[in-house]
Amino acid sequence: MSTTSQDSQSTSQPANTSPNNPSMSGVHSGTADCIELRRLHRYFGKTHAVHDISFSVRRGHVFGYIGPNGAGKTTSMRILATLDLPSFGDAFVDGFSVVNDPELVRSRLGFMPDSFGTYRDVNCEEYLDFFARAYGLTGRDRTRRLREVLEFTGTVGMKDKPIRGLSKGMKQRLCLGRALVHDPAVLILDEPAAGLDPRARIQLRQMIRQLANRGKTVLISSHILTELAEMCDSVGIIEQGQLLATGSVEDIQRQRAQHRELTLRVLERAGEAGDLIRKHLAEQSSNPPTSNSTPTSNSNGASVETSSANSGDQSLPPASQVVVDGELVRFEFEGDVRDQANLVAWLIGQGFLIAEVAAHKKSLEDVFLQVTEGLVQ
Ligand SMILES: Nc1ncnc2c1ncn2[C@@H]1O[C@H](COP(=O)(O)OP(=O)(O)OP(=O)(O)O)[C@@H](O)[C@H]1O
Repeated sequence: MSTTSQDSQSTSQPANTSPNNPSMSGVHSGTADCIELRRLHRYFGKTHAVHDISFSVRRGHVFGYIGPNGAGKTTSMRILATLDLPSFGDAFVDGFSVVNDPELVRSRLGFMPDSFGTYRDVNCEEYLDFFARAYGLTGRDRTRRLREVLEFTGTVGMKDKPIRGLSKGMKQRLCLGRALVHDPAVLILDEPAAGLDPRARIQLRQMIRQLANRGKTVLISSHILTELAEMCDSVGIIEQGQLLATGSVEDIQRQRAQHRELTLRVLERAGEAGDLIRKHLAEQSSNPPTSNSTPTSNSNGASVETSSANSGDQSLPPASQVVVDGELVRFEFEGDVRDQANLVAWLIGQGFLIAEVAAHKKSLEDVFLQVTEGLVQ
């Protein structure tokens, strides 16, 4: 059975027997973190597929693992699933080391690989039953568990169907069922939404959130970033084997974002506020602005004014493209959240009544594109 086999075929460096990582030194059952990667490395010849990756996932959280093709996601997930060994470092599932306690890890982990094995001549129930038996479920417990899994994954109606007759979406459901059959604490899902239609993707997302609400810890990779953003508590962005950023999307945004888009609602004299922002930042600039104030129209057809200004000033960040639209003053500037607060405080100090401040939130796609460079090894 694939979930319990060690794959040593491509281990080109000595596998880590982890003498410095005794099995019980990691996170433990009952503690907050349920998955931990600790300084994980994996070489394939000269390819450093996983390069010193460390992160942890709290119990009951969904962690999105994102990165371009060949970034090292599947490799690290396979190590967590005990299908491969790290060259150095260790990983822990529910407190147990993948290096020293693979059997205990397997009993606590369900893995959904990115491709489905070939089991053409068995039907869905037989398939699940096989894995339930392999995990040691017997008698009524096994029957009850099979029913629960078939119901949860919406596969009751296809339990007698041969696997060869299943559509892609049905196979994905069955594969999730297989990962769940022994009621593991941790789920590792490698691109589970690949090839699914929109309805099936929504259903899968709901199932994953339900599982997390029931206390399962989920590590999921996907290239569909909008979906990950909706279901994940935190994400890790990986490229060329290295973890470039980790945390909630907002955290990563906060750490990385230097380019901000702000909208202020100024109750009176919004035009003046816009002019002041523009002029002040232009005056402060060490590079004189091009002072090209140009009237344009916004998407509603309202008359707006835009101009560009750059600032080398340290106390206020450079702003560009100031747009005044009724009470709203919109502009972009380079700076962090503190710069944003300073700018607003300065305007209030100038006597403007600022009723609202809205900062445009970057999407996970924006963050991903900002953090990664599209490098492939
Ligand atoms: N068995 C192997 N033998 C040799 N190289 C491998 C092996 N498995 C993975 N690699 C290499 O390791 C690197 C990481 O691959 P991995 O499959 O982990 O990437 P990924 O992030 O899952 O990519 P994708 O999004 O395309 O699935 C790649 O350069 C890949 O070619």
